[in-house]
Amino acid sequence: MTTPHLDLPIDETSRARLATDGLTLRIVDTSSPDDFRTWSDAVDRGFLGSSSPAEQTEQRRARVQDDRLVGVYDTTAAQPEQPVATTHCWPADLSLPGGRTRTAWAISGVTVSQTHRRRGIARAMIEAELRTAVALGLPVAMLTVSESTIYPRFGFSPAAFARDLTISTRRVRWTGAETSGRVHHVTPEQLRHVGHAIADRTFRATPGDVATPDASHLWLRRIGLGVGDDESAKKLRLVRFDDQHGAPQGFAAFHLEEDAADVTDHTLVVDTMVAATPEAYAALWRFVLETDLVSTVKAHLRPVDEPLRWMIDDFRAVHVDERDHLWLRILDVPAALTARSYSVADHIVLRVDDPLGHADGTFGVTTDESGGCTVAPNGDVPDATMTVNALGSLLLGGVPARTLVATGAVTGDAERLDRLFHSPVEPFLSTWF
Ligand SMILES: CC(=O)SCCNC(=O)CCNC(=O)[C@H](O)C(C)(C)COP(=O)(O)OP(=O)(O)OC[C@H]1O[C@@H](n2cnc3c(N)ncnc32)[C@H](O)[C@@H]1OP(=O)(O)O
Repeated sequence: MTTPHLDLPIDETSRARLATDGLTLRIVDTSSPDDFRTWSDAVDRGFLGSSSPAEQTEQRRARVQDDRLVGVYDTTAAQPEQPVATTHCWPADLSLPGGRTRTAWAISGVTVSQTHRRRGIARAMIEAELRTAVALGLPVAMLTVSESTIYPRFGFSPAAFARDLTISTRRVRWTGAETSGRVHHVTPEQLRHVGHAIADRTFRATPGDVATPDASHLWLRRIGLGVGDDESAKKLRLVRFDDQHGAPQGFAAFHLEEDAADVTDHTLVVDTMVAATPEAYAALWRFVLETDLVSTVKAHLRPVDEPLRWMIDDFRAVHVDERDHLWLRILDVPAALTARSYSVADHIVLRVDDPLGHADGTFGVTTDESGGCTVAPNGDVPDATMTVNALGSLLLGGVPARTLVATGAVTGDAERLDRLFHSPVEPFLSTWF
Protein backbone atom coordinates (compact mmCIF):
# COMPACT_ATOMS: atom_id res chain seq x y z
CA MET A 1 0.00 0.00 0.00
CA THR A 2 1.38 3.44 -0.92
CA THR A 3 0.94 6.07 1.77
CA PRO A 4 1.73 9.49 0.31
CA HIS A 5 -0.63 11.00 2.87
CA LEU A 6 1.66 9.76 5.64
CA ASP A 7 4.84 10.91 3.94
CA LEU A 8 3.63 14.43 3.11
CA PRO A 9 5.12 16.98 5.58
CA ILE A 10 2.86 19.11 7.76
CA ASP A 11 1.32 22.12 6.03
CA GLU A 12 3.88 24.92 6.25
CA THR A 13 1.42 27.85 6.06
CA SER A 14 -0.54 26.77 9.13
CA ARG A 15 2.57 25.56 10.95
CA ALA A 16 4.09 29.06 10.60
CA ARG A 17 0.80 30.77 11.47
CA LEU A 18 0.39 28.77 14.72
CA ALA A 19 4.08 29.15 15.57
CA THR A 20 3.53 32.90 15.87
CA ASP A 21 1.25 32.06 18.83
CA GLY A 22 3.86 29.75 20.35
CA LEU A 23 2.01 26.63 19.18
CA THR A 24 3.47 23.62 17.37
CA LEU A 25 1.52 21.92 14.58
CA ARG A 26 2.86 18.45 13.85
CA ILE A 27 1.97 14.95 12.72
CA VAL A 28 1.39 12.46 15.51
CA ASP A 29 3.77 9.52 15.56
CA THR A 30 1.41 6.52 15.60
CA SER A 31 4.35 4.17 16.14
CA SER A 32 4.73 5.77 19.59
CA PRO A 33 2.18 4.53 22.17
CA ASP A 34 2.69 7.69 24.25
CA ASP A 35 2.30 10.12 21.37
CA PHE A 36 -0.87 8.35 20.27
CA ARG A 37 -2.29 8.08 23.80
CA THR A 38 -2.00 11.80 24.54
CA TRP A 39 -3.57 12.62 21.14
CA SER A 40 -6.37 10.10 21.72
CA ASP A 41 -7.06 11.50 25.20
CA ALA A 42 -7.30 14.99 23.69
CA VAL A 43 -9.87 13.76 21.15
CA ASP A 44 -11.92 12.09 23.88
CA ARG A 45 -11.81 15.23 25.99
CA GLY A 46 -12.69 17.44 23.01
CA PHE A 47 -15.86 15.41 22.37
CA LEU A 48 -16.73 15.48 26.09
CA GLY A 49 -15.93 11.78 26.55
CA SER A 50 -13.78 10.07 29.15
CA SER A 51 -10.26 8.74 28.56
CA SER A 52 -10.12 5.13 27.40
CA PRO A 53 -8.30 2.38 29.30
CA ALA A 54 -4.71 1.88 28.10
CA GLU A 55 -5.48 -1.47 26.48
CA GLN A 56 -8.29 0.01 24.37
CA THR A 57 -6.12 2.94 23.36
CA GLU A 58 -3.50 0.48 22.14
CA GLN A 59 -6.10 -1.46 20.14
CA ARG A 60 -7.29 1.80 18.63
CA ARG A 61 -3.72 2.76 17.75
CA ALA A 62 -3.40 -0.43 15.71
CA ARG A 63 -6.47 0.58 13.70
CA VAL A 64 -5.22 4.07 12.74
CA GLN A 65 -1.71 3.17 11.60
CA ASP A 66 -2.53 4.23 8.03
CA ASP A 67 -4.27 7.47 9.01
CA ARG A 68 -2.80 10.95 9.27
CA LEU A 69 -3.23 12.25 12.80
CA VAL A 70 -2.28 15.83 13.58
CA GLY A 71 -1.92 17.64 16.89
CA VAL A 72 -1.29 21.22 18.00
CA TYR A 73 0.97 21.44 21.08
CA ASP A 74 1.45 24.23 23.60
CA THR A 75 4.75 23.89 25.46
CA THR A 76 3.56 26.43 28.05
CA ALA A 77 0.50 24.37 29.07
CA ALA A 78 0.48 22.36 32.32
CA GLN A 79 0.35 19.19 30.21
CA PRO A 80 2.62 20.10 27.28
CA GLU A 81 2.68 16.53 25.95
CA GLN A 82 -1.09 16.60 25.39
CA PRO A 83 -2.23 18.32 22.19
CA VAL A 84 -4.55 21.30 22.56
CA ALA A 85 -6.08 20.54 19.19
CA THR A 86 -6.45 17.50 16.93
CA THR A 87 -7.45 16.30 13.47
CA HIS A 88 -7.73 12.78 12.08
CA CYS A 89 -7.68 12.36 8.31
CA TRP A 90 -7.36 9.60 5.76
CA PRO A 91 -7.98 9.02 2.05
CA ALA A 92 -11.25 7.14 1.51
CA ASP A 93 -13.18 6.17 -1.58
CA LEU A 94 -16.37 8.16 -2.07
CA SER A 95 -19.09 6.68 -4.29
CA LEU A 96 -20.53 8.94 -6.98
CA PRO A 97 -23.49 8.88 -9.37
CA GLY A 98 -23.05 6.24 -12.06
CA GLY A 99 -21.50 3.61 -9.80
CA ARG A 100 -18.10 5.30 -9.87
CA THR A 101 -15.78 6.02 -6.96
CA ARG A 102 -13.09 8.63 -6.33
CA THR A 103 -10.69 8.92 -3.42
CA ALA A 104 -11.48 11.92 -1.23
CA TRP A 105 -9.93 13.36 1.94
CA ALA A 106 -11.94 12.32 5.01
CA ILE A 107 -11.60 14.77 7.89
CA SER A 108 -12.60 13.73 11.39
CA GLY A 109 -11.58 14.16 15.03
CA VAL A 110 -11.47 17.98 14.83
CA THR A 111 -11.16 19.23 18.39
CA VAL A 112 -9.73 22.28 20.10
CA SER A 113 -9.32 22.25 23.87
CA GLN A 114 -11.73 24.44 25.83
CA THR A 115 -8.64 26.31 27.09
CA HIS A 116 -7.62 27.31 23.54
CA ARG A 117 -10.90 27.90 21.72
CA ARG A 118 -11.86 30.86 19.52
CA ARG A 119 -8.39 31.99 18.62
CA GLY A 120 -8.22 30.51 15.12
CA ILE A 121 -6.68 27.10 15.83
CA ALA A 122 -9.45 25.10 14.13
CA ARG A 123 -9.30 27.43 11.16
CA ALA A 124 -5.54 26.87 10.86
CA MET A 125 -5.99 23.09 11.06
CA ILE A 126 -8.89 22.82 8.63
CA GLU A 127 -7.28 25.10 6.07
CA ALA A 128 -4.13 22.97 6.48
CA GLU A 129 -6.14 19.82 5.75
CA LEU A 130 -7.63 21.37 2.63
CA ARG A 131 -4.15 22.27 1.35
CA THR A 132 -2.96 18.77 2.30
CA ALA A 133 -5.76 17.24 0.23
CA VAL A 134 -4.82 19.46 -2.71
CA ALA A 135 -1.16 18.47 -2.36
CA LEU A 136 -2.25 14.83 -2.45
CA GLY A 137 -4.23 15.45 -5.64
CA LEU A 138 -7.57 14.69 -3.99
CA PRO A 139 -10.44 16.66 -5.58
CA VAL A 140 -12.87 16.61 -2.65
CA ALA A 141 -12.71 16.82 1.15
CA MET A 142 -15.55 15.35 3.18
CA LEU A 143 -16.78 15.16 6.74
CA THR A 144 -19.74 14.57 9.01
CA VAL A 145 -20.32 17.34 11.50
CA SER A 146 -21.06 17.80 15.19
CA GLU A 147 -22.61 21.22 14.52
CA SER A 148 -23.81 22.39 11.13
CA THR A 149 -22.67 25.97 11.79
CA ILE A 150 -18.92 25.33 11.74
CA TYR A 151 -17.93 24.21 8.26
CA PRO A 152 -19.72 26.41 5.65
CA ARG A 153 -17.06 29.08 6.13
CA PHE A 154 -14.46 26.61 4.85
CA GLY A 155 -16.46 25.82 1.68
CA PHE A 156 -18.21 22.66 2.93
CA SER A 157 -21.89 22.10 2.32
CA PRO A 158 -24.37 19.26 2.87
CA ALA A 159 -24.47 16.81 -0.04
CA ALA A 160 -26.37 13.85 1.43
CA PHE A 161 -29.01 13.67 4.12
CA ALA A 162 -30.15 10.98 6.54
CA ARG A 163 -33.22 10.15 8.57
CA ASP A 164 -34.02 8.68 11.94
CA LEU A 165 -37.30 6.77 12.00
CA THR A 166 -39.62 5.99 14.90
CA ILE A 167 -42.32 3.46 14.10
CA SER A 168 -45.33 2.49 16.23
CA THR A 169 -45.37 -1.17 15.33
CA ARG A 170 -48.83 -1.88 16.75
CA ARG A 171 -50.27 0.49 14.16
CA VAL A 172 -48.76 -1.27 11.17
CA ARG A 173 -49.48 -4.37 9.15
CA TRP A 174 -46.99 -5.55 6.57
CA THR A 175 -48.28 -4.90 3.03
CA GLY A 176 -44.95 -5.21 1.24
CA ALA A 177 -43.70 -8.10 -0.87
CA GLU A 178 -43.56 -11.65 0.44
CA THR A 179 -40.03 -13.01 0.49
CA SER A 180 -38.70 -16.51 -0.06
CA GLY A 181 -35.31 -16.50 1.66
CA ARG A 182 -34.45 -16.88 5.36
CA VAL A 183 -33.33 -14.67 8.21
CA HIS A 184 -30.60 -16.16 10.44
CA HIS A 185 -29.23 -14.97 13.76
CA VAL A 186 -25.44 -14.68 13.33
CA THR A 187 -22.37 -13.72 15.35
CA PRO A 188 -20.18 -10.67 14.61
CA GLU A 189 -17.48 -13.00 13.33
CA GLN A 190 -19.95 -14.60 10.93
CA LEU A 191 -20.75 -11.15 9.54
CA ARG A 192 -17.26 -9.77 9.52
CA HIS A 193 -16.45 -10.67 5.91
CA VAL A 194 -19.83 -11.72 4.53
CA GLY A 195 -21.50 -8.56 5.84
CA HIS A 196 -18.65 -6.46 4.51
CA ALA A 197 -19.11 -7.93 1.04
CA ILE A 198 -22.83 -6.98 1.18
CA ALA A 199 -22.00 -3.46 2.41
CA ASP A 200 -19.45 -3.13 -0.38
CA ARG A 201 -22.13 -3.89 -2.97
CA THR A 202 -24.46 -1.22 -1.59
CA PHE A 203 -21.52 1.21 -1.35
CA ARG A 204 -20.92 0.91 -5.09
CA ALA A 205 -24.60 1.26 -5.91
CA THR A 206 -25.23 4.35 -3.76
CA PRO A 207 -23.60 7.75 -4.36
CA GLY A 208 -22.38 9.53 -1.24
CA ASP A 209 -21.22 6.45 0.61
CA VAL A 210 -17.68 6.14 1.94
CA ALA A 211 -15.70 2.91 1.68
CA THR A 212 -14.78 1.32 5.00
CA PRO A 213 -12.19 -1.49 4.60
CA ASP A 214 -13.04 -4.68 6.48
CA ALA A 215 -10.27 -4.12 9.04
CA SER A 216 -11.30 -0.50 9.68
CA HIS A 217 -12.81 0.74 12.92
CA LEU A 218 -15.72 2.24 10.97
CA TRP A 219 -16.72 -1.17 9.63
CA LEU A 220 -16.01 -3.23 12.74
CA ARG A 221 -18.02 -0.98 15.08
CA ARG A 222 -21.12 -1.50 12.88
CA ILE A 223 -21.15 -5.19 13.79
CA GLY A 224 -20.18 -4.85 17.45
CA LEU A 225 -16.43 -5.30 17.04
CA GLY A 226 -15.47 -1.68 17.73
CA VAL A 227 -12.76 -1.02 20.31
CA GLY A 228 -14.36 -0.24 23.68
CA ASP A 229 -17.83 -1.33 22.47
CA ASP A 230 -17.95 -4.40 24.74
CA GLU A 231 -20.96 -3.28 26.79
CA SER A 232 -23.06 -2.19 23.82
CA ALA A 233 -21.84 -5.21 21.81
CA LYS A 234 -23.32 -7.56 24.44
CA LYS A 235 -26.75 -6.10 23.69
CA LEU A 236 -26.31 -6.14 19.91
CA ARG A 237 -28.24 -8.73 17.89
CA LEU A 238 -27.19 -9.50 14.37
CA VAL A 239 -29.29 -11.10 11.66
CA ARG A 240 -28.42 -11.98 8.09
CA PHE A 241 -30.83 -12.52 5.21
CA ASP A 242 -30.01 -15.29 2.74
CA ASP A 243 -32.01 -15.59 -0.50
CA GLN A 244 -33.71 -18.81 -1.52
CA HIS A 245 -30.42 -20.06 -2.98
CA GLY A 246 -28.64 -19.49 0.33
CA ALA A 247 -26.73 -16.42 -0.86
CA PRO A 248 -26.33 -13.67 1.83
CA GLN A 249 -28.03 -10.49 0.58
CA GLY A 250 -28.47 -8.31 3.66
CA PHE A 251 -27.96 -7.93 7.39
CA ALA A 252 -29.13 -5.88 10.33
CA ALA A 253 -27.69 -5.01 13.74
CA PHE A 254 -30.14 -3.98 16.44
CA HIS A 255 -30.61 -3.88 20.18
CA LEU A 256 -33.59 -3.89 22.52
CA GLU A 257 -34.51 -1.42 25.24
CA GLU A 258 -36.85 -2.65 27.92
CA ASP A 259 -39.79 -0.77 29.38
CA ALA A 260 -39.63 -1.90 33.02
CA ALA A 261 -43.34 -1.19 33.50
CA ASP A 262 -44.54 -3.32 30.58
CA VAL A 263 -42.66 -6.21 29.03
CA THR A 264 -44.75 -5.91 25.84
CA ASP A 265 -43.45 -2.38 25.28
CA HIS A 266 -39.84 -3.00 24.29
CA THR A 267 -38.20 -0.61 21.85
CA LEU A 268 -36.14 -2.23 19.12
CA VAL A 269 -33.38 0.05 17.87
CA VAL A 270 -31.99 -0.68 14.42
CA ASP A 271 -28.37 0.43 14.50
CA THR A 272 -27.55 -0.78 11.00
CA MET A 273 -29.51 -2.34 8.18
CA VAL A 274 -27.88 -3.07 4.85
CA ALA A 275 -29.77 -4.72 2.01
CA ALA A 276 -28.21 -5.43 -1.37
CA THR A 277 -31.52 -6.59 -2.93
CA PRO A 278 -35.16 -5.45 -2.61
CA GLU A 279 -36.02 -8.88 -1.19
CA ALA A 280 -33.41 -8.54 1.58
CA TYR A 281 -34.74 -5.06 2.34
CA ALA A 282 -38.32 -6.30 2.70
CA ALA A 283 -37.36 -9.37 4.72
CA LEU A 284 -35.20 -7.48 7.20
CA TRP A 285 -37.76 -4.73 7.78
CA ARG A 286 -40.56 -7.23 8.23
CA PHE A 287 -38.42 -9.18 10.67
CA VAL A 288 -37.82 -6.18 12.94
CA LEU A 289 -41.38 -4.79 12.66
CA GLU A 290 -42.96 -8.10 13.62
CA THR A 291 -40.75 -8.81 16.65
CA ASP A 292 -42.87 -9.93 19.60
CA LEU A 293 -42.95 -7.80 22.79
CA VAL A 294 -41.88 -4.72 20.79
CA SER A 295 -44.17 -1.70 20.39
CA THR A 296 -41.68 0.79 18.93
CA VAL A 297 -38.94 0.41 16.34
CA LYS A 298 -36.37 3.14 16.03
CA ALA A 299 -33.94 3.16 13.13
CA HIS A 300 -30.93 5.45 12.93
CA LEU A 301 -29.13 6.72 9.88
CA ARG A 302 -31.55 5.69 7.19
CA PRO A 303 -31.72 6.88 3.56
CA VAL A 304 -34.13 9.71 2.73
CA ASP A 305 -35.74 7.65 -0.06
CA GLU A 306 -36.49 4.68 2.18
CA PRO A 307 -39.48 2.78 0.66
CA LEU A 308 -40.59 1.38 4.03
CA ARG A 309 -43.67 3.59 4.41
CA TRP A 310 -45.04 2.12 1.16
CA MET A 311 -44.72 -1.41 2.58
CA ILE A 312 -46.98 -0.96 5.61
CA ASP A 313 -50.61 -0.02 5.82
CA ASP A 314 -50.29 3.12 7.95
CA PHE A 315 -48.10 5.82 6.46
CA ARG A 316 -48.38 7.92 9.63
CA ALA A 317 -47.08 5.18 11.91
CA VAL A 318 -43.59 6.30 10.83
CA HIS A 319 -42.23 9.48 12.36
CA VAL A 320 -39.33 10.94 10.35
CA ASP A 321 -36.54 13.15 11.63
CA GLU A 322 -34.19 14.36 8.87
CA ARG A 323 -30.81 16.07 9.04
CA ASP A 324 -27.73 16.89 7.00
CA HIS A 325 -25.21 14.08 7.05
CA LEU A 326 -22.37 14.06 4.47
CA TRP A 327 -20.69 17.41 3.82
CA LEU A 328 -18.45 17.92 0.79
CA ARG A 329 -15.86 20.54 -0.10
CA ILE A 330 -14.81 20.69 -3.75
CA LEU A 331 -11.10 21.36 -4.21
CA ASP A 332 -10.56 20.54 -7.89
CA VAL A 333 -13.54 21.28 -10.11
CA PRO A 334 -12.49 19.34 -13.26
CA ALA A 335 -11.45 16.25 -11.27
CA ALA A 336 -14.58 16.31 -9.10
CA LEU A 337 -17.06 16.81 -11.95
CA THR A 338 -15.45 14.22 -14.25
CA ALA A 339 -15.47 11.64 -11.44
CA ARG A 340 -19.24 11.06 -11.75
CA SER A 341 -21.49 10.23 -14.68
CA TYR A 342 -24.40 12.24 -16.09
CA SER A 343 -27.81 11.43 -17.53
CA VAL A 344 -28.00 14.22 -20.14
CA ALA A 345 -25.73 15.63 -22.82
CA ASP A 346 -25.11 19.35 -22.35
CA HIS A 347 -22.49 22.06 -22.53
CA ILE A 348 -22.61 24.62 -19.77
CA VAL A 349 -20.21 27.26 -18.53
CA LEU A 350 -19.99 27.35 -14.73
CA ARG A 351 -18.44 30.10 -12.65
CA VAL A 352 -17.33 28.87 -9.21
CA ASP A 353 -16.47 31.35 -6.45
CA ASP A 354 -14.08 30.04 -3.81
CA PRO A 355 -12.71 32.55 -1.27
CA LEU A 356 -9.91 30.08 -0.43
CA GLY A 357 -8.98 29.84 -4.11
CA HIS A 358 -8.83 26.05 -4.55
CA ALA A 359 -11.85 25.70 -6.81
CA ASP A 360 -12.15 29.27 -8.05
CA GLY A 361 -12.60 29.74 -11.80
CA THR A 362 -14.83 29.48 -14.84
CA PHE A 363 -15.20 26.05 -16.40
CA GLY A 364 -16.77 24.66 -19.56
CA VAL A 365 -18.54 21.43 -18.62
CA THR A 366 -19.47 19.10 -21.49
CA THR A 367 -21.43 15.93 -20.86
CA ASP A 368 -22.31 13.30 -23.46
CA GLU A 369 -24.95 10.62 -24.02
CA SER A 370 -22.75 7.92 -22.52
CA GLY A 371 -22.59 9.78 -19.19
CA GLY A 372 -19.03 11.02 -19.75
CA CYS A 373 -17.86 14.52 -18.92
CA THR A 374 -15.00 16.83 -19.84
CA VAL A 375 -14.20 20.01 -17.97
CA ALA A 376 -11.80 22.76 -19.01
CA PRO A 377 -11.15 26.37 -17.97
CA ASN A 378 -13.34 28.63 -20.09
CA GLY A 379 -13.42 32.35 -20.81
CA ASP A 380 -17.06 32.57 -21.94
CA VAL A 381 -19.84 34.34 -20.10
CA PRO A 382 -21.05 31.81 -17.50
CA ASP A 383 -24.47 30.16 -17.80
CA ALA A 384 -24.48 29.64 -14.05
CA THR A 385 -22.57 31.09 -11.11
CA MET A 386 -22.26 29.38 -7.76
CA THR A 387 -20.36 29.30 -4.52
CA VAL A 388 -17.96 26.42 -3.98
CA ASN A 389 -20.36 25.30 -1.22
CA ALA A 390 -23.22 25.05 -3.71
CA LEU A 391 -21.14 22.96 -6.08
CA GLY A 392 -20.42 20.54 -3.21
CA SER A 393 -24.16 20.21 -2.61
CA LEU A 394 -24.84 19.61 -6.31
CA LEU A 395 -22.09 17.06 -6.97
CA LEU A 396 -23.99 13.96 -5.83
CA GLY A 397 -27.37 15.12 -7.11
CA GLY A 398 -28.81 15.17 -3.60
CA VAL A 399 -29.72 18.87 -3.40
CA PRO A 400 -31.95 20.45 -6.06
CA ALA A 401 -30.39 23.39 -7.90
CA ARG A 402 -33.72 25.21 -7.54
CA THR A 403 -33.23 25.14 -3.76
CA LEU A 404 -29.78 26.69 -4.12
CA VAL A 405 -31.05 29.26 -6.65
CA ALA A 406 -33.70 30.24 -4.10
CA THR A 407 -30.99 30.88 -1.51
CA GLY A 408 -28.85 32.93 -3.91
CA ALA A 409 -25.95 30.47 -3.70
CA VAL A 410 -26.54 29.67 -7.39
CA THR A 411 -27.64 31.95 -10.19
CA GLY A 412 -28.65 30.45 -13.51
CA ASP A 413 -31.19 28.13 -15.06
CA ALA A 414 -32.19 25.84 -12.18
CA GLU A 415 -34.08 23.36 -14.37
CA ARG A 416 -31.08 22.91 -16.65
CA LEU A 417 -28.75 22.43 -13.67
CA ASP A 418 -31.16 19.94 -12.12
CA ARG A 419 -31.25 17.89 -15.33
CA LEU A 420 -27.45 17.93 -15.44
CA PHE A 421 -26.72 17.03 -11.83
CA HIS A 422 -29.68 14.68 -11.29
CA SER A 423 -28.77 11.31 -9.79
CA PRO A 424 -31.11 8.38 -10.43
CA VAL A 425 -30.10 7.05 -6.98
CA GLU A 426 -30.52 9.32 -3.96
CA PRO A 427 -27.14 9.87 -2.26
CA PHE A 428 -26.70 8.34 1.17
CA LEU A 429 -23.80 7.88 3.57
CA SER A 430 -24.26 4.75 5.68
CA THR A 431 -21.85 5.62 8.51
CA TRP A 432 -20.60 8.41 10.75
CA PHE A 433 -16.95 9.36 10.66
C1 LIG B 1 -15.36 16.81 11.28
C2 LIG B 1 -15.42 16.92 12.80
O1 LIG B 1 -14.58 16.42 13.46
S1 LIG B 1 -16.74 17.74 13.47
C3 LIG B 1 -16.31 17.98 15.16
C4 LIG B 1 -16.03 19.41 15.55
N1 LIG B 1 -15.57 19.42 16.95
C5 LIG B 1 -16.39 19.53 18.02
O2 LIG B 1 -17.60 19.69 17.89
C6 LIG B 1 -15.74 19.37 19.38
C7 LIG B 1 -16.05 20.56 20.29
N2 LIG B 1 -15.69 21.86 19.67
C8 LIG B 1 -14.38 22.20 19.45
O3 LIG B 1 -13.47 21.42 19.68
C9 LIG B 1 -14.08 23.59 18.94
O4 LIG B 1 -15.01 24.46 19.48
C10 LIG B 1 -14.14 23.71 17.39
C11 LIG B 1 -13.19 22.70 16.75
C12 LIG B 1 -15.56 23.46 16.87
C13 LIG B 1 -13.75 25.14 16.97
O5 LIG B 1 -12.40 25.37 17.39
P1 LIG B 1 -11.82 26.86 17.54
O6 LIG B 1 -10.35 26.78 17.51
O7 LIG B 1 -12.48 27.54 18.65
O8 LIG B 1 -12.33 27.54 16.18
P2 LIG B 1 -11.65 28.84 15.53
O9 LIG B 1 -11.28 29.81 16.60
O10 LIG B 1 -10.59 28.45 14.60
O11 LIG B 1 -12.87 29.41 14.74
C14 LIG B 1 -12.92 29.40 13.33
C15 LIG B 1 -14.21 29.98 12.91
O12 LIG B 1 -15.27 29.08 13.26
C16 LIG B 1 -16.20 29.73 14.12
N3 LIG B 1 -16.63 28.74 15.07
C17 LIG B 1 -15.84 28.06 15.94
N4 LIG B 1 -16.59 27.18 16.63
C18 LIG B 1 -17.85 27.30 16.19
C19 LIG B 1 -19.06 26.65 16.53
N5 LIG B 1 -19.14 25.72 17.47
N6 LIG B 1 -20.18 27.03 15.85
C20 LIG B 1 -20.12 27.98 14.91
N7 LIG B 1 -18.98 28.62 14.54
C21 LIG B 1 -17.87 28.28 15.18
C22 LIG B 1 -15.46 30.89 14.73
O13 LIG B 1 -16.35 31.90 15.12
C23 LIG B 1 -14.56 31.29 13.60
O14 LIG B 1 -15.28 32.03 12.65
P3 LIG B 1 -14.56 33.09 11.68
O15 LIG B 1 -13.13 32.66 11.51
O16 LIG B 1 -15.34 32.98 10.42
O17 LIG B 1 -14.71 34.38 12.38
